[in-house]
Formats: sequence, structure tokens, C-alpha cells
Amino acid sequence: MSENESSKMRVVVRIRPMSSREIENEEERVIEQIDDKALVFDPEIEEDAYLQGFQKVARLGGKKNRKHRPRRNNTFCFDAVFGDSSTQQEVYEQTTADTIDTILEGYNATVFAYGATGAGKTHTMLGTPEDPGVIYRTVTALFAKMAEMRESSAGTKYKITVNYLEVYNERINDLLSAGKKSKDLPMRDIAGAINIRGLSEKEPQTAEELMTWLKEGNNLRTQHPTDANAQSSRSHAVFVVHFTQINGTTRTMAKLTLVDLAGSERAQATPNMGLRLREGGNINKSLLALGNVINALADPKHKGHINYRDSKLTRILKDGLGGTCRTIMIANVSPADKVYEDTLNTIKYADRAKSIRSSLTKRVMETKTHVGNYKKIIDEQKIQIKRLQEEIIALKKNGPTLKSGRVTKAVDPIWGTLTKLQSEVIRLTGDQRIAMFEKQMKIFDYEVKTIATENLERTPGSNRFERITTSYDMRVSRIEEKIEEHISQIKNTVPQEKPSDEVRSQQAAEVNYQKSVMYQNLCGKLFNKLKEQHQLVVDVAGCKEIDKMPEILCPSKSLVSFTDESLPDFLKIETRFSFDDFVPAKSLARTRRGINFNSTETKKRPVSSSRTRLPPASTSSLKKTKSDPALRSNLRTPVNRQKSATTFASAESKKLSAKSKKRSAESTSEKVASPSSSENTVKKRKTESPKNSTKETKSTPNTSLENEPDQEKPVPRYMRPTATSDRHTRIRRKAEERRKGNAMKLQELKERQQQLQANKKAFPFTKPE
Ligand SMILES: Nc1ncnc2c1ncn2[C@@H]1O[C@H](COP(=O)(O)OP(=O)(O)OP(=O)(O)O)[C@@H](O)[C@H]1O
Repeated sequence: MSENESSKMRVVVRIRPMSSREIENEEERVIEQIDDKALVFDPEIEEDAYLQGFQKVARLGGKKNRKHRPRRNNTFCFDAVFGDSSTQQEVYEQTTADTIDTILEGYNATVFAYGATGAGKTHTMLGTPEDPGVIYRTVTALFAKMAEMRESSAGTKYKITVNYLEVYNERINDLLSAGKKSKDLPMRDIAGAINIRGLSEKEPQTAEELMTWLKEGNNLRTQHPTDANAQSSRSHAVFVVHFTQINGTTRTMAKLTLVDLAGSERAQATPNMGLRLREGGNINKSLLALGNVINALADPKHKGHINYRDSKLTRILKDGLGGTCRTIMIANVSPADKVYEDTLNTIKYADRAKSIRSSLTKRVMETKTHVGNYKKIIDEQKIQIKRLQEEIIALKKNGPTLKSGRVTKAVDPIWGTLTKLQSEVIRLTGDQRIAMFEKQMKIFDYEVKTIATENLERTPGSNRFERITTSYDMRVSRIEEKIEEHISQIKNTVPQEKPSDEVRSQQAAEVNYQKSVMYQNLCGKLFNKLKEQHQLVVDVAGCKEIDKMPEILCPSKSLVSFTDESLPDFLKIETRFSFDDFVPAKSLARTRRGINFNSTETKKRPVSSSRTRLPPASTSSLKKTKSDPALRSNLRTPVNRQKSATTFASAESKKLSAKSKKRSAESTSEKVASPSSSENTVKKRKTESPKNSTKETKSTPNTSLENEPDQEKPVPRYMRPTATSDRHTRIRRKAEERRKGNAMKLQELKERQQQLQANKKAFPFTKPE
């Protein structure tokens, strides 16, 4: 096969015979074969004078399109023209028989049947079992030729694999998928070659086996009866035969693509509706894309891009149409006048496709670059690389010589400019970085400020403060529970009646005594602990914002009424060691001055009563404490007072335990305790407090509220007590009442203790160490 032959598209036209239906309808023939390479479309009929008028009337009757025929008696030449009497074998011989050699040489070949619906494409490509078409005949010939070649060249291996697919409504279906219709298969363009993922590949050993699969595939193919064709193929069927020759390291591959296109149809000329109409639209769309590709390929002036991507059909046929293979187009036409336009279009298409020549030459040359040549190319490239590497080494060695002379002169200024530019770039980069850092710094500054502001808004050390407060509360509640537990124990253990039994009375008295001593000790310890905790909280609070502190924890606020009323419940239990009892009178007076210091009303009003009003002198002295840091420590004086109170408490507790010890020692000498002795003790205790009170009164005569009598003086209207002062008075009264109650309770406890002592004396026992 010469290069010239292989470079052109072979176009043949096959005119099918009139169908029985068309004959019945007395369809006129619009196309006639002149010889084996020429045809005439819409031939001028030689009419004799007698029949002229009759035939003219018959021709025009009911056939309005005939008046507007654009061309009459047009002659077309093709590579081959087959009339209605042509056989399948003749068509095969004139079309694909030659391609067998082409394929065996390693060239690709494509044969496609084009034409309107019902024009005879499927008949030409597939045929019938009795009279098979081009595909069967081509494949059979290929197998026969392969067998011949196997005999002649024993060292060469041959392999044939086939694919069969259809493009229906722009979907790719596998027609060799074991009798099941596959899903739409994805198609990819890899390095210019079309790859359809998931497409079945069969390897037939004989032409008969291949025909079995072909038949199965045709059964899967989408076919529907239309007005033009009772078994119209509604899809483009693509049958691909891959032929591989393996001769040692050389592998030659070729591909024969046989395509039975779906028939084009004019929507206006068919009564198809719904799905059929949509199918027709898709068929026409893909055929139009194919026509455009053929036009572009045939146009010698067209140098630009050829758009194969308009439809899947053109993408599949890309390497079959693009000139890298031998292409044969079989244009099938119907001779019937009914499809006049379709036939004319098909003929025009075929005529146009004939022109695809010049572009083929180059592409056919490309086809020669098959796999076997790659090794040669690679070897050549390796030699070239080695040569270039040697050149580079030589240039490196002779580097300094290049810098001398004209080259150096030319390079120097460029080098200078380059260096300048480089330094400029570095500078600019530096500036840019500095700007960036500055920007970042601003952001950080802003963030720091925001965080600082947020922290300021919170109470400083609030977390620690809250932690301590929580732990303080927990401890307090634990201590409260313990105290309550012990009180209940004591209550339970105190005998309600006089023991009738001597031994039981002795034991009970002993137990009670021990418990009372323990209780006293424990109370003292607990009290001390409480004070320590309170001190800790006050210390923490002292270095924070005092105004934001809770009242119980804030020394300046707790000064307001650090009496029984403001004390928490657990401290009220302790009031048998009444807090005021342990606070030195001087400190207590200062504490109470704190009440008036915080009251702004007090500053304005003159003192009407020593019970409700404080002297202006003491108020003014405490005014300074807010601003003066030295005096600020005065605000913490309650802490010191509490310390002293704690000392007092422990001292008192020691005193009590010493007394009880003394009494127990006395009890060994005295047989029976006289009731007057207990009364004396109570009196003695009572007389101790007034002594202290007297002392307090002496030191701060105006501030000891409890010990001063009420002075009923007329109060001017503007100086009458306000709601605040009333409230304070009420609080004080309540505190007084509670204190009295506590004193009574204390008295009761003491009496009970004395009673126990008496019992102990009545029933002597050995005191445990
Ligand atoms: N050369 C021929 N000799 C005898 N009968 C033919 C020939 N060509 C076509 N026919 C008959 O014409 C009818 C339509 O042919 P065919 O199905 O091949 O058309 P088609 O172009 O494939 O149509 P479609 O595109 O709708 O599938 C069939 O019955 C077929 O047997």
C-alpha cells in the first residue's frame, strides 16, 4: 500500500433496493448508479412526447417538494458506488478487504456506515446470519490471515481482542457485558488516546466465537421501530478489534474500528414523539458533530483546532477520523423519493468526506511510530543526553576562558544591574518584613491592652479569692457540723434524771465529765481555727479591692457591725465565748467608730445621743484612713482585734479547763458541793464582765454603747434619727437580746457542769489522764 493511498479517506456509496412498502407506495427513484464509481442524484427522465404530460402529472401528484429541488441530474463520483443489486461480498471486497493488510502492518483502520434511518447501514455492517455483513467478513478474513502468518512466522505471537459498545443518548453502554446492559461507562482522554473504563474485552479464538458475541451484543443494542424502519437502531454501535503481534521485544498493535451509526432523521419528517424524538435529537446532534469534524478535516484552509469533544461519538472516533489511520466511509442511501432530502444530505456528506486527503498523509506517517520504534528512539536520546553531558563538563572546565574578552564585557554591566536589583529586592523585602512586624506588633499591643482591660474589669486575683472563699465556706460548714454533732452528743449524754443505780450514775458522771472537757477543748480549737481562716481571707482581701469584697470578708465593712447580728451562724454558736467578750474594749470602741466612718449622714449631723451618734473628732480621725496608706492599716485593726480575741478565747478556754481541773482536785477533798458555791461562781463570772466594761468605759467613754445609759434629750427636728440609724438601733437591740440569751445559756451550761461536778463528788471515780 502506497502512502498516497493510505492518506485518503475511502468513500463508497451503497444504494439499497426499494423496499416492498416503497414499491407499493409507488415511490419514485431519486438516485441512480451510473457505473461502479459514479451516481446521479435526481436524474432527468427521458420522457417521450406521448408520456411526457402523464408522467409529469404523476410525478408532481402529492409530492410538493419536487418543485423546489435545488439540484437536478447531479452526478457524484466516489471510490465505489454500489447499486441495489450489489452483494455483501462485493461491498466487503471494495471496502474493508484492503484494510486487513493495513492492520497486519500495524496501521489502524476505521470503517463506518453513515446514512439516514432505514438506508441500510446495519444491513451493510452486520447483515443477516445467512448473508453476513462487512464486520463478519472482515474479522473472518483477519483470522484467516493471522493463521497464515502463524504458519509462515513461527516466532511471532498474534492476539485478537474485541470490544463492543453503543453510544445511546450520549451514554456509553457495554454490549459484551454477559447479557446485561451496563451503566454509563466513564470515558477519559489519556495522552490523546480514548480510554473507556470498565469496558469488557473478549479474546475470541475463532471468527465464529466472535460472531456469537457480536450477536449477543446486537441483542443488547437499543432498537425501536420507527416510521422509517421497523427495526431501527437508535444508537451508534462501535465494534473494535485490537490486533497485536509480538515478535521478541517488538510489539505491533493495530486497531480496526467498525461503526454502525444510528440513522439521521428529520424531526419534521417523522411523527416520532417523546423518547423517540429525544433519541432522534441526540442522534442528529452527534451526527452533526461528526459532520463538523469531517468538514474541518476536509477543509484544506482549516488549520486550527478540530473539536472532537462536542459528542461522545466524535471523541471515540477521534483517532479513527483524525488521519492517524485508514478510514472508510460507507454512505448508505435509500432510492425512495420520500427521503429525498436525507439522501441528498448523505450524498453531500460523502462527497465532502472525499476531500479528507492531504491531512491524512501526515497522520499516516505518525502512525508508523509504533511501539517497536520506541526502543530505537530511546537509544538515540540516550546518546544525545550523553553527548550533552560531556559538553557541559567541557564547558565547566573551560569556564574562566568564557569570562575573558567580549563575553566578559557584555556580561559585566548585566551582572552589575542584576546585583543592584538583587540588593534592592533584599532591601524591599526587609522593609516589607519590618512593616509586617510593625503590623503584628500593633496587633499584639492591641491584644495585650484588651486582655489587660478585661483583667482590670475583673477583681484582681478573683480566682484565688474565690478559691479561698469556697474553701473557707467548706471548712466553716464542716466545723459547724462537728460542733452540732458534739452538742447533740453532750445533750444525749447528760443524764435527764437522777441515777437510781449508783454504779450507772458514776459511769454516766465520768463520761459526761470527759465529754464536757473534750467539748471545751474542741470548741477552743475550732474557734482558733476559724479565726485563722478568717484572718487568711482578710489578708487576701486586704490586698485587693476592698469595695468589691463580700461584707463578711471585708474588714472595712465588717467594722460596721461586727456584733453577734452580723456574725455567721457558726460564730453565734460560739457566743458562749461571746466575741465581744474577747475583744479589748479599746478595739471594740474603734470598731464601732468604723460604723460612723462609713456613714456619710453622720458627718453632717451633730451627735444627739452617744448611743446613736459618734463624736465628730473620732469621725474625722477615721476619715483619713481611706486616703492615707498608713492609716489604711487601721482598717485591718479588726484583724488584730480578732487575733487578740483568739488569744482571749484560747486563754478563756485554758482558764476554764484549769478551773475544771481545780474543781476536780477540790472535789476529792469536798464531799458534797453546796449550791451557793455555784452561785458564787456565776456571780464571780458576772462581776468579771462589768470590770472589763468599766475599763472600756474609762478608756473610751463615748463609744461603749452597751455600758452607757440612754440619754433622753430633746432632739432637734433636723437631727432626728433616720431610717438607717433606726435600723442600727434595731440591730443593736437584737444583738443585746441575743447576748443576754447567750449569757443565760452559758449560765445554764455552767450550772450543768457544776451539777456534774457535784455528781462526781457524790460518786468518786478515778479521773483518766
Ligand atoms: N442492500 C440491501 N439489500 C436488501 N435489503 C436491504 C439492503 N439494505 C437495507 N435493506 C433492508 O432495509 C431495511 C432497513 O435497513 P437497516 O436496518 O439496515 O437500515 P439502517 O440504516 O440501519 O436503519 P436505522 O438507522 O434506523 O437502524 C432492512 O429491512 C434491511 O433488510
